[in-house]
Amino acid sequence: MGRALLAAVAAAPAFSLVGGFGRPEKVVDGLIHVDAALRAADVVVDFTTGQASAALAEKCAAMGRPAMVIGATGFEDTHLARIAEAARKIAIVRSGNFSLGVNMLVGLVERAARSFPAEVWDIEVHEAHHRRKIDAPSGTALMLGEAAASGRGVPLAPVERRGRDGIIGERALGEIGFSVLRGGGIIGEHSVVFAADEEILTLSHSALDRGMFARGALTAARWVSDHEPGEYDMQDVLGLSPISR
Ligand SMILES: NC(=O)C1=CN([C@@H]2O[C@H](COP(=O)(O)OP(=O)(O)OC[C@H]3O[C@@H](n4cnc5c(N)ncnc54)[C@H](OP(=O)(O)O)[C@@H]3O)[C@@H](O)[C@H]2O)C=CC1
Ligand SMILES: O=C(O)C1=N[C@H](C(=O)O)C[C@H](O)C1
Repeated sequence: MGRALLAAVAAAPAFSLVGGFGRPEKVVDGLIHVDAALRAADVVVDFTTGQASAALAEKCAAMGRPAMVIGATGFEDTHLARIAEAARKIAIVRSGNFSLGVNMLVGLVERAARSFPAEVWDIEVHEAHHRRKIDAPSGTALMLGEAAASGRGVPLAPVERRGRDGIIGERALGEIGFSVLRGGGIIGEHSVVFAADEEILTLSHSALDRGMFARGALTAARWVSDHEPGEYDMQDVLGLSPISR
């Protein structure tokens, strides 16, 4: 994503790159120190890991700048709490997926889950990604699971089912299942399956180019640069209102 972002910034005259950085312990030609980059920037775009994003958000909050766009996935609850705290001081857009299509899909999934009774329709989320991805389920799959749970008017945690193996018994009524494939260079495939006894509805999205995520992150960067402190998502940036809101 770092390379995709560099290309997107180079192609967008409204932006100028003031610096890029990776791990502080790694010195690489062309990368500058994190503090210098943060002082010079209006917005920092972060595609690292949940742990690294939380630490960076705290650093920006302590400095009082810059605004943030967080695209990383694989968060623990403590990371999310630290980001929420940082968002009291700086504006942060965080999304597991910056594509327009996925953010549209979130609304469609919520709507279908709201309309289809849990007694009749089972919901399963499936995702497939490249072999280098380190977190599972993907941030997008979790967004879609949240949307399905929200449509059903329940929190996701008590109904989610992450993986199945062995003699596990019949499917529990109302559970939302997740399944994961890893292989090759798959950029990102997501499906939400609504399965009844007599019909199946599948809502799906395929990512064809990482540049699309980078351009979406720049849309978020422009939006967040003139917003008040707070935590926002791509639905806010795109003006898409999930039905439950
Ligand atoms: N929201 C969205 O639309 C999208 C989100 N993503 C998410 O973005 C993240 C990155 O994906 P991708 O670019 O494919 O992954 P990569 O592993 O290629 O890139 C992650 C980068 O973050 C660096 N990094 C890791 N830890 C730290 C740290 N503590 N401080 C500074 N830098 C650090 C890594 O450095 P090193 O190589 O030294 O480990 C690496 O350069 C993932 O969480 C992925 O799920 C990806 C695509 C779209
Ligand atoms: O790691 C990736 O590559 C991707 N990660 C994001 C996720 O976890 O949902 C978004 C996209 O699917 C690509």
